[in-house]
Amino acid sequence: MSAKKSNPMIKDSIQAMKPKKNIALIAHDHRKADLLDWAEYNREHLSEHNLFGTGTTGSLVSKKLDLPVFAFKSGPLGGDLQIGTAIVQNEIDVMIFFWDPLQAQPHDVDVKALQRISIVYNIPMACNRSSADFLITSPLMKTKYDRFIVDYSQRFKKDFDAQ
Ligand SMILES: O=C(CO)COP(=O)(O)O
Repeated sequence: MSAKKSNPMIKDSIQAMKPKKNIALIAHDHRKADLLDWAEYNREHLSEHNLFGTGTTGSLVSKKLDLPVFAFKSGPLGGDLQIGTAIVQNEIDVMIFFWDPLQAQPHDVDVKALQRISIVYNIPMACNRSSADFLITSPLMKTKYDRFIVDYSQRFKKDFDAQ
């Protein structure tokens, strides 16, 4: 299954996502209660996948759901960057990130880097509860899916050639 429109001008690459997904769960402090409540409600769906998280979120979700969650470092200590790296290395398929719309974070640049890299690698991402509900219940969560990644090198080349 894939959502690719064929355009011979674009040389994309494909990342094959397995039926069992690697899901990253992240929440800023004021959004943690919401994420934990959402995770509890969707425990059955989440239990079918491999779970990852930033330090505090990951351990809270693990405790609440009684499921294994691989916890990276805490967000302010580099956890967002570790998850960004995992996305680049094709080790994370899906991201649920309840970020705080009302408060700047000391590590805002890391948060922005993670959000940016998720777009670059075309990761399905939900940042609020209704989007997370739609995402976790999608039939694509249970099937193979070919995720297309735009080949941005063509654009770099054009920018460079124009100089
Ligand atoms: O700050 C975060 C994401 O930017 C979340 O980190 P924690 O899960 O360690 O609180």
